[in-house]
Amino acid sequence: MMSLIEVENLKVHFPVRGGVFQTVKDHVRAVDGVSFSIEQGQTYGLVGESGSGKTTTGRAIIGLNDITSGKVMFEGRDLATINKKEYIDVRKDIQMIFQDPFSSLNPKKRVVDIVAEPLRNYENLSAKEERIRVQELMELVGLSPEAIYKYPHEFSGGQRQRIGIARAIALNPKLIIADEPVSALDVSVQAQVLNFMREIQKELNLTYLFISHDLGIIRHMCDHIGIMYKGRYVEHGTSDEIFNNPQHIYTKRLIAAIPDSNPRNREMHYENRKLVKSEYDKLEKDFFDEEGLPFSLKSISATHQVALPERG
Ligand SMILES: Nc1ncnc2c1ncn2[C@@H]1O[C@H](COP(=O)(O)OP(=O)(O)OP(=O)(O)O)[C@@H](O)[C@H]1O
Repeated sequence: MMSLIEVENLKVHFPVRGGVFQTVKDHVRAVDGVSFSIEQGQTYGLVGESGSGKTTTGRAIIGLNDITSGKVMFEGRDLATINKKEYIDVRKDIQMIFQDPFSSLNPKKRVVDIVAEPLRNYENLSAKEERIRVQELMELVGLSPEAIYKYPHEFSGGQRQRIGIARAIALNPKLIIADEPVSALDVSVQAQVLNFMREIQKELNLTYLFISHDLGIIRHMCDHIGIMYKGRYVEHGTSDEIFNNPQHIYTKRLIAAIPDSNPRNREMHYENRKLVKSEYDKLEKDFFDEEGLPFSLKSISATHQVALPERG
């Protein structure tokens, strides 16, 4: 089966300028050789700590960051070589959900104008057709169709993220890049929004690129996972492979940091976390060998099984 999207050896380097003439002194290798593909209807997770290059990867795919080298293929078409019209069509199929529903929705606009924005860019609807479509979208995301004339501040955080989702799905996209979509929300609301995202994924056959620093959330959402560190992968695989048989100490450390919902496991989990941390600290974060390939824990020291926290 052809992948919906294929990312090949993607690099995004930002110039660092300095001196009186603001000449380029160096580069930040925000993304430094990342490859993955996602099949339609699947969710691919990018996980890593702050600054590992997850957001830059998502932004490069959608054209918000320039690509230094590498390829992004969408439905078999190279996004760098297609013509302008094709690119406009592709952009309709790729939408983004942002981290912060408080700042990503314009506070001065009513919901109807926020959700209708992509429709106005791409479709020539009459005012009535537009209102009906926005009302349908509101219903689809579980909000009252009557609320379309309200402003963002009249909604809770979870509701605002649903408005962001309504805007993202307005044009029936194929791929949604969700960049930390729940990290600004209360923990109690996070699960609701995540479950809702899974529901609409099935309903609309959406494909997700899901970005998060939280491996617990990634586990809940993703079929495949890439673990990023300093712009590169230390490990990637299916969700089962990553969680049941993690190879890299960095992955093990992220897994050990997931809170265990079962109080009976607390002590074991704590011991495990200590063990993984001491192993990790020994490495001084030198994760890559001379060829830039990640070390696996096996090659460094004795393996120990990471106890998997129970799902919350
Ligand atoms: N426009 C830019 N100019 C220069 N450096 C940048 C730019 N955008 C990102 N960076 C740098 O690139 C690196 C990767 O950042 P990125 O935001 O992609 O990481 P991240 O994993 O998404 O982290 P976070 O979760 O904090 O957003 C960081 O060192 C960041 O400072």
